[in-house]
Amino acid sequence: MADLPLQVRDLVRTFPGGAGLHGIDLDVAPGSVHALVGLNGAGKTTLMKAVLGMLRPTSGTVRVFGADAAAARWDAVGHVVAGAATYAELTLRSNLLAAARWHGLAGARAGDAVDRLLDELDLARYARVRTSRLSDGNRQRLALAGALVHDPALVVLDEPTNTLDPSGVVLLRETLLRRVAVGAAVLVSSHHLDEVARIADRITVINRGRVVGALDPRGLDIEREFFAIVHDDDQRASR
Ligand SMILES: Nc1ncnc2c1ncn2[C@@H]1O[C@H](COP(=O)(O)OP(=O)(O)OP(=O)(O)O)[C@@H](O)[C@H]1O
Repeated sequence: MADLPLQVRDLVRTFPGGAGLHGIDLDVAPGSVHALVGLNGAGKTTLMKAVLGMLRPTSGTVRVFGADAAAARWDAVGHVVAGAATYAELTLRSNLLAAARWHGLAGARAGDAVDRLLDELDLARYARVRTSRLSDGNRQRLALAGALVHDPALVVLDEPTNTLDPSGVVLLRETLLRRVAVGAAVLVSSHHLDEVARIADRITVINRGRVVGALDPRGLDIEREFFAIVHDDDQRASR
């Protein structure tokens, strides 16, 4: 059987004071969206950083296409976690070209990929604008474009819609679903349960650094279900 794009087993990462991750198991299959939801401080960003090799696990394993962080095919991964790495003085297009080259695209392939992403995320009109002058939402669109420009097989996005306007939310949804339809795997976190339910195949609830339940994306009242799961877990913890 082919290696999963992402497999996390018994992942522990503790911070002084006891916060962090306390034994997370998680899979992301090809051609699917796996969403993480949880309250502020639940551990979503920490999990994504550990998945991407930005944080060393205290124990447990992360496998990206079957390999650990040292050997993983990072050129097949695109991410926006903990802010975008952009050059403030470069234009939006130059930044996107830099992201394409950094991900291994060269020459005309890089230029074509950049133009496609400018179109997909409706950024062409800002292509010549210096990045320091972009609005927060357009800077986020640039970050997302940079994460997707090389058509990664695994996409990891931490709260990607936070600064997006409604049209950005729709464009991101469409571009992710197009990629998923041709086999990409997506791990995404969000506080917007309705939005998550529109794109996710699986929704995992994280609380206090643990997986505490799952939501059915087709469920009728996933908000109520979410709060019930979190409340039950908090009750258990306080006993
Ligand atoms: N470098 C650090 N040192 C100490 N504690 C940390 C550190 N990074 C995160 N934490 C703690 O780990 C817990 C999980 O934080 P994390 O940022 O992963 O949560 P989150 O689910 O992404 O929250 P949010 O929805 O607010 O973005 C929190 O209690 C946080 O304070």
